[in-house]
Amino acid sequence: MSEFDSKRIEELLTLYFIMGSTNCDRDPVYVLEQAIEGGITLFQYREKGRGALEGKQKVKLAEKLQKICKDASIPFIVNDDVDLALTIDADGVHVGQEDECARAVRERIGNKILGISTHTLSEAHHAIADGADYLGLGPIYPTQSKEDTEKVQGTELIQNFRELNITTPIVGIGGITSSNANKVIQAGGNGVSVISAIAAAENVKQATEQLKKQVDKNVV
Ligand SMILES: Nc1nc(C(F)(F)F)ncc1COP(=O)(O)OP(=O)(O)O
Ligand SMILES: [Mg+2]
Repeated sequence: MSEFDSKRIEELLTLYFIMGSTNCDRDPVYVLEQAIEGGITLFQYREKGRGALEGKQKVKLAEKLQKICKDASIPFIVNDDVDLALTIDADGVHVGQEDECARAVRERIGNKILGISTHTLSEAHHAIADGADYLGLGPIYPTQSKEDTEKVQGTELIQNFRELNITTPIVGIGGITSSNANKVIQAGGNGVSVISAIAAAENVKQATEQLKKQVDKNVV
């Protein structure tokens, strides 16, 4: 498990922003700064998809975004790329079912934060056994931000996990906006994770504030 206890992880998951250079048509540095001003609680650097940065450019942007997060005391999570996370001493990593085996990742990262995407109860049990600090459940709603998504699950998935006594911190992901975010919390999610609802917003800070209002209204 990570250096953070479950309560702290639940708080960090409240409004979890995920972004890479391919998610925004503006400078990612500006978008992240505005999102932090708007009240995000956790950030994941996810450099994927057509035109994604690689090599030195990817490391450079990661370090720039990591510094912005550090200055704002927002933990910086790296998606998929465990080597990058270790090279820049990120606060954690997020891996899915198709990525490096979670048990091996936990070995490699020590007490950094480990997030794992899960879509079924058995995946959740394995993830917990492998040392997950939180579970990413989704896609809750249809999403444009990820091509190879699993079937849309709806908030019932979160509800089922809670009814089956999965108490691990859970964040919902996939197509979440300020109009449906509260349903994710009401179903038992500790927070919501978004890409385009913030990264593609006309006014990033305002969009973030609206999302945060929806989630704070429900966080028990
Ligand atoms: N990146 C993610 N972050 C979350 C989080 F919990 F953080 F909200 N949940 C789910 C995913 C999806 O992870 P994965 O299935 O590996 O796909 P990709 O690597 O393309 O993102
Ligand atoms: Mg992945």
